[in-house]
Amino acid sequence: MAESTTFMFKDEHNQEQGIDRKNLVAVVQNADGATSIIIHIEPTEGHDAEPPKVKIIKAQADPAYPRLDITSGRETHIIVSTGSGTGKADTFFKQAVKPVLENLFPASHNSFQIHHTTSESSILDLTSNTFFPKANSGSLIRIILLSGDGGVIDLVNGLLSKPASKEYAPPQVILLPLGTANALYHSINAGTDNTWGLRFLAEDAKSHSLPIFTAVFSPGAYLLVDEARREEELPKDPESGRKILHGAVVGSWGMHASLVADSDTAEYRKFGIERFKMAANDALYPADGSPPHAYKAKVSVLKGDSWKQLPELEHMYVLATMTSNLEKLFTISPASKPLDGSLHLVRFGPTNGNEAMRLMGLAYQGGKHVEDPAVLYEAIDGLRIEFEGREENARWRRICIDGKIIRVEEDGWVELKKEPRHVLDVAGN
Ligand SMILES: Nc1ncnc2c1ncn2[C@@H]1O[C@H](COP(=O)(O)OP(=O)(O)OP(=O)(O)O)[C@@H](O)[C@H]1O
Repeated sequence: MAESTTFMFKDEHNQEQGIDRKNLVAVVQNADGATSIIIHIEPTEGHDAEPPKVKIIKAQADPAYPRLDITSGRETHIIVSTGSGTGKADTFFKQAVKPVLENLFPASHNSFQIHHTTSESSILDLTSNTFFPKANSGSLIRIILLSGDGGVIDLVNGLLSKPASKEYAPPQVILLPLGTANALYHSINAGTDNTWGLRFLAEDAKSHSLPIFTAVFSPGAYLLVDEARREEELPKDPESGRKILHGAVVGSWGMHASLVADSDTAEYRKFGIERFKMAANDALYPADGSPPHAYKAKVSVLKGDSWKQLPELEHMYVLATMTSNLEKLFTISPASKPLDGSLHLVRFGPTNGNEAMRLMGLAYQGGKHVEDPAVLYEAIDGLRIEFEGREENARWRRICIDGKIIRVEEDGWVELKKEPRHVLDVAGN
């Protein structure tokens, strides 16, 4: 029989009550054995993007739910990424995460270490100085991360910045989607979690290895930071010395990379998820009435051990992804299953603004763009883009790796491949 969608319980006045199961965070038996606590969320009606409120109700004990073990076996860290999304991580931490943790871990929550980000490099620094040494000596750690995809990527890159020992124990991450797009969270939980990840705070949440990829860049590639006002060195592979960046979501060039880059300003960020559509509009309908840019480079895909060059030398959209969704409702790769380790290519050629908008619109209809004859969609093992001097203007040589933007030189290149190493676990269904 299918499980009822309503969770029924008796409140402290012996009244029968019900809440929608999808809003249930946890049921915790109190130490007295006679009462329990029901934790659930109350979604903000009509405002999907607004973090929900948390409600905690006293109820009669339900023997079906054992008392949660009070102490966590893992050393717990909480990262509040204050600059993610529209800046709501700290409010969500205080109003939702803190009360949930106090109830789930009454004895040990005081020992959880809380870190608020203060700069773009906060998570990377924390990972290098604290998480990596612990994980590398085999300590079990749990990281509750209130951020978008950027926070995960900083963790992955920090953890891979030095060679690992045999004792290395992948930290477990609990992802609370406080960024703009939250591609990873929405792809892992595609429609199955309504609690903004809060239900995974309970100790018995399952965890899974996070599939990742590695992008290697030509020597003249630099990371653009501070709204592209500054260039920064890319991390280097500790063994080969080559410039690299690891990702878990997307590697792209062309329209996708341009609109992520152009919309990453304080001005655009205020608009939340709308910022991508606004930037797309600007890119697809240039103010001087010209058609959108035709991006020029040699593109090759890896299948098994062999690289194959695509016949076209002009493109509009070239993107490799490890996730099904780039936003909650933007299904870029409908064949990708949560954390399945697949990498898919989505590509289409130069076209006008309306046609590009039509194709992108299909992605918002459950990923129907992949059925369109204009779109090349296939499982791959790697992607290589070589400019060979075809693009004079640096603007068209911007690569996006999970939201970070890298600009390569005129004859530069990028090559990304699935990465076999297991560095991080993520909590999920
Ligand atoms: N206090 C801060 N000052 C400056 N930069 C910050 C601060 N806190 C976080 N950041 C930076 O802000 C960016 C936030 O990225 P993140 O991916 O978490 O959010 P997002 O871009 O809104 O979401 P998504 O990637 O899911 O669309 C990261 O580059 C992070 O390093």
